[in-house]
Amino acid sequence: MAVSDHVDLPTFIAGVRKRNPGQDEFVQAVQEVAEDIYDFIADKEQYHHYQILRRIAEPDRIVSFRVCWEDDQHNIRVNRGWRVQNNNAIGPYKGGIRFHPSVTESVLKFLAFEQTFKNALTGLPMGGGKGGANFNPKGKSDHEVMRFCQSFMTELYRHVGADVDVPAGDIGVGAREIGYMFGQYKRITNQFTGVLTGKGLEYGGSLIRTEATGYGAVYFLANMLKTKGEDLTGKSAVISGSGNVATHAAEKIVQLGGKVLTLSDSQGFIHDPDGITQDKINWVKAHKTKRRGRIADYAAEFKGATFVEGKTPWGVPCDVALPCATQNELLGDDARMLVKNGCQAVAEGANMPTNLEGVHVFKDAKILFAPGKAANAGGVAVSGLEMSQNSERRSWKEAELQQLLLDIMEGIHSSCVAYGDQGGGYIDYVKGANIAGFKKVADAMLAYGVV
Ligand SMILES: NC(=O)C1=CN([C@@H]2O[C@H](COP(=O)(O)OP(=O)(O)OC[C@H]3O[C@@H](n4cnc5c(N)ncnc54)[C@H](OP(=O)(O)O)[C@@H]3O)[C@@H](O)[C@H]2O)C=CC1
Ligand SMILES: O=C(O)CCC(=O)C(=O)O
Repeated sequence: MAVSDHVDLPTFIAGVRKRNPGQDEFVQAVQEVAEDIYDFIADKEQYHHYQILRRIAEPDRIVSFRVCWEDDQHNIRVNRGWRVQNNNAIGPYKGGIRFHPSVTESVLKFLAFEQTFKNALTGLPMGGGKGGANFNPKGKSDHEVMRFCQSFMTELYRHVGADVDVPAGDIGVGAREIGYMFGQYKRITNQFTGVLTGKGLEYGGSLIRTEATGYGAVYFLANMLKTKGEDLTGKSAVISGSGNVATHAAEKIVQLGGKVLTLSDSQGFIHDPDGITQDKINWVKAHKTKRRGRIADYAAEFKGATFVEGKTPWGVPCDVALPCATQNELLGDDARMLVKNGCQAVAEGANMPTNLEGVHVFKDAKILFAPGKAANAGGVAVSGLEMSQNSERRSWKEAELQQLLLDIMEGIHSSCVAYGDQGGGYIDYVKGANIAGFKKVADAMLAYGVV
C-alpha cells in the first residue's frame, strides 16, 4: 500500500493547502468536493490506490504568460494571462475565459477543478479547463479590448485547439471578446476550426448558447421544485448579477410564471417590487452589453425600483434565489437569512457563489440547493453541442437545441438524485453532483492506469 493511502479528510485538505499556498478559492473548491467523495470512496480501494482525488486536484498543466498591449493614449500596458488545463480524462479541456481584475491563478484553478466535474455531469465528452487574465474590460474602448484580446490569443493559440482545449466566455468575456479572439486565432493559424465556443451565429456559433446557462439553471430549479410537486408559477425570485447568466435566468423565470424582484452588480442591487418584466430585462441586457452601464441606473429608469448601494440582495424575502454573479457572494449569514425568510430553493447560476459555511447552512436546513456544477452546466453543455455542430459543419435547429438542453438538465438532475438521495424526501444535490461527476472522470482515469 502506498504511504499516502487512506489519509483522513483533514489531513488531505491540509496537504492541498500546503501544496497550494495562498490559493484559498482553490482549496475551498477541493474541500467542498472532498467532503462528499471521502464518504463515497471509503470502501472503494481502487480509487484510493490510484490516488484519483489527489490527481484530479493537481491540474494537468498551467500556462501563465505576459499579455502586452497598447491603450488609446499609446501607453504600453502589461497584464498576466493563464490557461489552467485541469483534466482531460473524458475529452478535450473545455471551459471559459474570464477577464476581471480579481483573476488570479487560485481563482482559475478552482474554476478549472469545478469545470472537470460539471462537464462530466453533462454526459458530453469534455474535460475541464479555465483561463483568463487580470484585465478589466470596464471603461476600455472597443479598440483597446480588441488589442488586448489579440495579444492574449497570440500566446494562447499554442495551447488550444478543437481536439485539445476549447475555451469559451465567462465573466468579462462575451460575444465581442470571443469574436476578437477567434479572429486572431484564425489569422495566426490560417485554420477555421471549432477552437472556441460562444461564437457569433455568422461564424460557427450555436443557437441558444447565449441563453443556455441562465435557462439551464432555471430548468434545474424547476426540476428540483417538481420533486416537491411544485413549479415556478407565482414564485418570487431574488437574483444576483446582471450579466449573461443573471439576465437569462430572469427571462426564463418570467417565462415560467415567476416574479423576479432583484438584480445586482459589483456596486449594489436593485429591488423592483413590481417585478422585473421581459421589457425591463431587455433594457438591462442592452444597458450592460451595449451601453456598458451600471445596474444603479435601473432605479432612475423604472418607477418604484430602488438601488441599494454596496449590498447583496439576499435579505429580500423570496421563494427562490439564484446567485448568478461571482464566487463567494453568498455567505453563511446570507444563507441563514434566506432560510429564515422562507426561501425554498437555491440554484447557483454562478460558480461557487455560496461559501462553505453557506453550503453547510443550506444542507443542514435541508432546503433544495443546487450547486453551480449541476445548475449552471447548461452553458457548457450547449458549448459541447456547438463543438459537435462545428465538427460536422452543420447548424442545428433551435427547437432541437432547446430540447437537448432540457434533456441534459433533466439528466443532470437525475444523476444528482441517484447519488444524493438521503431518504425521507431529502436530496443532497451537492453530494449527488460531486459523486456523479467524480465517478465518470475517476473511472476513465482508472482505465488509463498511472499517467
Ligand atoms: N457565461 C456562461 O456561460 C457561464 C457563466 N458561469 C458563471 O456565472 C457567473 C456570471 O458569469 P456571466 O454572467 O457570464 O458574466 P458577466 O460578465 O456577463 O456578468 C457578471 C455579473 O456579475 C457581476 N460581478 C462580477 N464580479 C463581481 C463581484 N466581485 N462582486 C459582485 N458582482 C460581480 C458583474 O457586475 P459588474 O458589471 O459590476 O462587474 C455582472 O453583473 C460567473 O460565476 C461565471 O463563472 C457559469 C457557467 C457558464
Ligand atoms: O461554455 C464553456 O465552455 C464554458 C462555460 C463556463 O465557463 C462554465 O461552465 O463555467
